[in-house]
Amino acid sequence: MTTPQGPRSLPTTPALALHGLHKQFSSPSGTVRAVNGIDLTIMPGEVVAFLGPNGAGKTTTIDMVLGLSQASSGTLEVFGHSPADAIAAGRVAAVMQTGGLLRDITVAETVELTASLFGSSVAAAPYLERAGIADIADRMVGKCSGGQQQRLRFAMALVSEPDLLLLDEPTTGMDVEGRREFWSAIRQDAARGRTIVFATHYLEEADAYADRIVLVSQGRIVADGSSAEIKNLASGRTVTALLDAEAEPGQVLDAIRALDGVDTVEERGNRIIVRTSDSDTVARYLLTRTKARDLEVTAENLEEAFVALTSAHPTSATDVPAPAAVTATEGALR
Ligand SMILES: Nc1ncnc2c1ncn2[C@@H]1O[C@H](COP(=O)(O)OP(=O)(O)OP(=O)(O)O)[C@@H](O)[C@H]1O
Repeated sequence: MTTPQGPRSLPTTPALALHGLHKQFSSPSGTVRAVNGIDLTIMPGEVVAFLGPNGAGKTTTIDMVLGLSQASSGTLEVFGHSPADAIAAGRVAAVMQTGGLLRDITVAETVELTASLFGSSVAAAPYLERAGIADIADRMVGKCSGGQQQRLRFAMALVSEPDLLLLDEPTTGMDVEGRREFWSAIRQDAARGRTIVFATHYLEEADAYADRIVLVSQGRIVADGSSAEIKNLASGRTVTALLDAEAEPGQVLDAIRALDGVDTVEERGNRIIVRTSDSDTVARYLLTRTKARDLEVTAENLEEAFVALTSAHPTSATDVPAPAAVTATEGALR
């Protein structure tokens, strides 16, 4: 495509580029490999969930992206710059789980104070509107619910109009309604093209709000793809169909077993149940080569995929059993 200014090109500098990233901690009981060789490229405009069990290395990775801690080895670039430079340029902001709020000022004053830290005086209203909390502008922060405080942190993060927004388990402790409202505000904002990376324990949040899920376990990436791809990776799909009563089930079953990607074939009366990594091929075979009917294809849910992929991973990422989680989120709010 060309414009009066010349050819328009898609952005080629990644929002985040992590190569061979490692982070080790010394603890009284030995070395903890919190991040153990992460390679990851996230392009501008992507909404990515960093999903993993406790101690997977999500917070440690986010802390390095925010320049709060240094990698033990490997490289990390944010829009082609060091984290410190990207943050100084106001291109990165974060919504963390805790910290960063003063209880005795109002919601609007909090946003105005944040703006003053950036050397500007802005009206709070547009940011409160975008975070969905314009109606509580005059409320004392200490009187706000946990969900409202998280949306306030989101409004504060918006003040620098960052190109990359990082959220570390932003909805921990919120009720279902609070989580829904929080994500609705984030999602609307993402539609403007902002890059969003969030860490979460909630599988349904990753499933519902991310375009891409990076599944981490033991400091490594164990899967990376869309929610549908992750589900398929872990367990494939199940194809079931009713065979024609006059068909020769033995022959059909043997032919299906020979198809690429088929794991198991079960027979229950006239119904066959095929577990496969390539459901298209099985479905095509059944519908074009047999008189099978009532065909259904189902994917495992993300929770099953999560358990399968994270428990299948070897435990060699740590030299010792991981100590209780230590996070560095306090005070990280910008
Ligand atoms: N400062 C530290 N000193 C020692 N070990 C640490 C430190 N920070 C993190 N760890 C360990 O590194 C591993 C990864 O922790 P991290 O907080 O990054 O995981 P996480 O995926 O964010 O987990 P959670 O979901 O529980 O917050 C854990 O075993 C944790 O105990």
